[in-house]
Amino acid sequence: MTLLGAGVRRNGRWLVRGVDFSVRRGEIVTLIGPNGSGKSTSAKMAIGVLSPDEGRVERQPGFRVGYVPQKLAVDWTMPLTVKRLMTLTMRLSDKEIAAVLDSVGIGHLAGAEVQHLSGGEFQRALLARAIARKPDLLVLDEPVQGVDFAGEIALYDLITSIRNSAGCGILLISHDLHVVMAETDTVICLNGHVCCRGTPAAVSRSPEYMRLFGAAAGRTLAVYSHHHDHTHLPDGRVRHEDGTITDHCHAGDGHHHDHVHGPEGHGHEGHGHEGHVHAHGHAAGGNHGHHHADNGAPVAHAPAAPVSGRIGEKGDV
Ligand SMILES: Nc1ncnc2c1ncn2[C@@H]1O[C@H](COP(=O)(O)OP(=O)(O)OP(=O)(O)O)[C@@H](O)[C@H]1O
Repeated sequence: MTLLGAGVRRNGRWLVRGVDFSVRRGEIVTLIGPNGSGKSTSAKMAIGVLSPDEGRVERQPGFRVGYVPQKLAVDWTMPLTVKRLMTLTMRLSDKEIAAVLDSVGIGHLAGAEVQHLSGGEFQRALLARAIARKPDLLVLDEPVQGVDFAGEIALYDLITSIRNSAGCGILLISHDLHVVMAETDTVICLNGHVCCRGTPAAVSRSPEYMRLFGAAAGRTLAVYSHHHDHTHLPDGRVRHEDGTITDHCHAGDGHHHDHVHGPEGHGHEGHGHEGHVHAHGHAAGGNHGHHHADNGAPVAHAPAAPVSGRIGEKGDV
């Protein structure tokens, strides 16, 4: 699955623009970015529920998607068992249901009512529903919501084992700007456009992190941090690191790693989190620079000028 310069426009405003990335078989890609930065919108283009208004999405014929949405439109006043949840939108035999629930560690909860599940059990039930479709691409919109820290680690472990056993591509949306799975191959930071991308930091090597959360957390989670040197205010103006506010980005913004490209510097209409930057490939590749995040992770920065080219390679799902 590959997004090429994909953008969605609503009510005269680009929600996201110039989004380029691909997810290959067995690859874990994590989208991060502030609220409203277009993570869900980009994921919806990837799975085909939203069509791009510009650019395109390429998928192989017969491509199947499993999707765990951020919110589920279910009437929670109605009693609903886990087993019934599994068959709301797909036909599965009892044996298939038992097998897929077992595979996510909740085989014993088939008869339980969904509204009584813990946060972690509920996420597992949703995961089971998504993987029952035998997807080529599994898209998980905030898989650890409502889950405590130990539960997060267990869920990330489960996601990794699904990737390893099913071999599907996995697109994760992390609404926590700073934490991504260590197994993530590529982190894509959105801010209305691709801000930057790269491998997650090796937090497992950070003694502070280990001390804080324990060695198990260090093996599973990584802090991917980078620094935005200016912020786009809701009224379209720009607040810089030194606290000054200007109508536009400074000339030269966008040529170092810790930066969010804005619309003003690139001649796009509108205000806020609009912008249009293409970035290609993994950390070290492509036409753009190769920098390091605060914690030493390689980060490829989106180039200031749009570049074109094909991302998709053999092995895409
Ligand atoms: N159908 C729509 N019509 C108009 N605006 C929309 C529509 N869907 C989303 N938006 C807007 O598009 C922007 C991006 O939304 P999106 O849900 O993709 O962000 P997100 O990065 O997933 O955010 P969050 O972390 O808050 O979930 C937001 O400003 C949102 O209000």
